Amino acid sequence: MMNPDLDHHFEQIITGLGEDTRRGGLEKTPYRAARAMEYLTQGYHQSLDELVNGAMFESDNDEMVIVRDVEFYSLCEHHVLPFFGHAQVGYIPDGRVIGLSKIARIVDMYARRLQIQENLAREVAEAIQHVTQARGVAVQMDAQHMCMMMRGVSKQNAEMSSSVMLGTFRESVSARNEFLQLIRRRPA
Ligand SMILES: Nc1nc2c(ncn2[C@@H]2O[C@H](COP(=O)(O)OP(=O)(O)OP(=O)(O)O)[C@@H](O)[C@H]2O)c(=O)[nH]1
Ligand SMILES: [Zn+2]
Repeated sequence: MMNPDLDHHFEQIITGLGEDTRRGGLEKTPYRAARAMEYLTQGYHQSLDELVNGAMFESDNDEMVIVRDVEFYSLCEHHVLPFFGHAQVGYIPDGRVIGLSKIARIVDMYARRLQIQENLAREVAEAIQHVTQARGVAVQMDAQHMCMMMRGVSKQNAEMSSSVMLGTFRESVSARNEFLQLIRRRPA
């Protein structure tokens, strides 16, 4: 996964910004920055099958399962600046359930790419739908966008909310409301 070409590109970016990559503190920076960006975009090299690793379990439970407050860090595809926040994920199983940690891994896999929040939420929802064949999947994400905070309009407290409802959550108002109510309940 390590691409040494990236080091050279970062050297050019840093030089282009007016810095000197030969000075002490910056000597290893192109290398470090390249590895950091590779880490933050590792989702491009992951696959759903490998990640789920067969962790699907048969279950008669057809009640809503909710995983709350899965934190994520992503990069906006417009500015390559971070946006980060929390995902709330719910699904209604249909004969099988997915290993709990796999939901968080799926969130990470799509977050660690260049994204916009709406597409991130949709890709996570569709991936969970695909692997679980659930009756419905709901994903709600709240995030702060550095490109709005550190630059541009410079709004520090504007948080973006986006949600995607599939299957039962789309069709049934009561399922959707139950989800929205459950994700609002925060631990004391
Ligand atoms: N819908 C959506 N917009 C995003 C997301 N991340 C960044 N943006 C927005 O993408 C837009 C890009 O707008 P442009 O006008 O092309 O770029 P810009 O001149 O840098 O825009 P400003 O941020 O307004 O300075 C901005 O409004 C960003 O706030 C995201 O996840 N979802
Ligand atoms: Zn942006």
